[in-house]
Amino acid sequence: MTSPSSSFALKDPSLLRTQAKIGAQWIDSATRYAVINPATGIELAQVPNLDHTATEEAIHAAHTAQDAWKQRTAKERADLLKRWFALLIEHQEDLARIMTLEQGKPLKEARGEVSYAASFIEWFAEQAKRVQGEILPGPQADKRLMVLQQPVGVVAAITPWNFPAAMITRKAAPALAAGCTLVIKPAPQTPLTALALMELADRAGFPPGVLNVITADSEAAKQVGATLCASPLVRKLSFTGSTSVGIQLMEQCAPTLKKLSLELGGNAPFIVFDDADLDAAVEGALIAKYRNAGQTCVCANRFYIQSGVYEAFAKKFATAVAQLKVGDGLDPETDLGPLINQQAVDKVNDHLEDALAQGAQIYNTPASCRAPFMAPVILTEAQSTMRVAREETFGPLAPLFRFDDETEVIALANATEFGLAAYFYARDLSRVWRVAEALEYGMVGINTGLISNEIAPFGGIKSSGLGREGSTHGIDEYLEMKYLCLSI
Ligand SMILES: NC(=O)C1=CN([C@@H]2O[C@H](COP(=O)(O)OP(=O)(O)OC[C@H]3O[C@@H](n4cnc5c(N)ncnc54)[C@H](OP(=O)(O)O)[C@@H]3O)[C@@H](O)[C@H]2O)C=CC1
Ligand SMILES: O=C(O)CCCC(=O)O
Repeated sequence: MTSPSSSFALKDPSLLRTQAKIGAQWIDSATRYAVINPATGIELAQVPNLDHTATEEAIHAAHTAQDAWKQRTAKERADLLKRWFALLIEHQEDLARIMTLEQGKPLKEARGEVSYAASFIEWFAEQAKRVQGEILPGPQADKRLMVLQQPVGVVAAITPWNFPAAMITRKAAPALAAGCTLVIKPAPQTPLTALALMELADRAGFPPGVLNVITADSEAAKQVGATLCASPLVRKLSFTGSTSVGIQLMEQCAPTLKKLSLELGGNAPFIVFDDADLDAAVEGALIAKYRNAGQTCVCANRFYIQSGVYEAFAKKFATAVAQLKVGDGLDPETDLGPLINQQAVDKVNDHLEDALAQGAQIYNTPASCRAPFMAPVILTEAQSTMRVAREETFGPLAPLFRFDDETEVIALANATEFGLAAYFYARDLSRVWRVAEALEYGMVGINTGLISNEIAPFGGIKSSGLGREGSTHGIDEYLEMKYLCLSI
């Protein structure tokens, strides 16, 4: 019989950790749950199914480690982050394989995610040394006013399955740089990437307790989340996931009044104006729609195409989409892996059926696929009453809405509770400025379908969340200001 690690075919099999991490210990539990490869339905490994007690232990480990960690100089913290960054890059291929096996995304995308994840570690290693206080002019001659920036304390990070590495490092790297310790709860579907990152953090030399990981299945995850939110020792929660769970966690954090970063759902419009470069728009649409098989909070959800180019865009888009290959992410030819599970497939199918019942038409010829694989479907004549217009589909369904003028499309694009990402293609410079300013979104891609990087502030407004990740602002989410008033 083959061992779990041999079926992963890793260059360094010791990256496959199947225990959780609390303090210095890799820990087990009496109950474990299975991690499943969504492409095959085959069990990959089992990890501990931890509960309230283990979560409390992890919080205590992080709390115990907090003081010594914040006393380290910024340079010492930065040096450890740089070592962690180098180890991610060194083990990029193995990390990508683990990710593809448990998450499903194509290996080429998984490699890209590892380098994206690593970029946050490198960026915040640099930013650690640039946290600065202030000296203010005093109101009286004998007063000296200063502002210190101090770490907020123990951080809880609850991360989703769609970016198993990058959503951890986008939270952990700024927290560590600021001098915070963490308890991380990865998504139940993708713990192995998280644990491999912890193995590399150990190798980098992070002290025990600075990074802790609690694994739990979907049932236990609620208890783990509730414990993290209720603990007075946890001073900050950073969550990426759906708006409904974000609201629930915010409510659970209210009694202990925690600092919050919430990166929640989106409903991104992708607008193509008559004056757009259509080939570029199609290229951008492929990236904005099909990254991670459409399972990204910044994925284009609604395509608004101006009447003059509607047919031409649909035709070019369908031609490009026909080239996309759906399959197992380990196959180098694959462009779209499976969706994460049957519920995800059901949600996309519900949106499709609702749209068809309301008059939309399937424009392309989707290949037939066995769930959880899904072929891309392009819909024409989509209408704003359809669920695809109002809800995040999170899958490879692309509804094309028709519009006539700029004012109309801005109103349509903004007619949502969400405000994460928006995209538009246009050439007229005045229009570019008008539309960019009018879109009620935290991020706007102009003549591009890819906006994510470590340098830019990632985050949304309205029901898409609170706070920003990455960029020079990302570290502020893990710092508290302390004002000092000195009388001399
Ligand atoms: N913004 C984003 O990046 C994401 C958005 N979504 C959106 O959410 C929809 C549903 O996907 P789903 O995976 O269910 O997303 P959820 O928001 O439900 O879950 C995100 C993560 O939070 C965990 N979680 C859920 N409830 C709690 C809780 N009470 N305490 C602690 N952790 C909790 C989940 O674990 P568990 O699986 O055990 O519930 C998962 O790991 C998608 O179709 C998409 O629209 C989903 C993922 C990421
Ligand atoms: O919330 C998500 O879907 C993950 C972030 C995607 C990105 O960073 O581009």
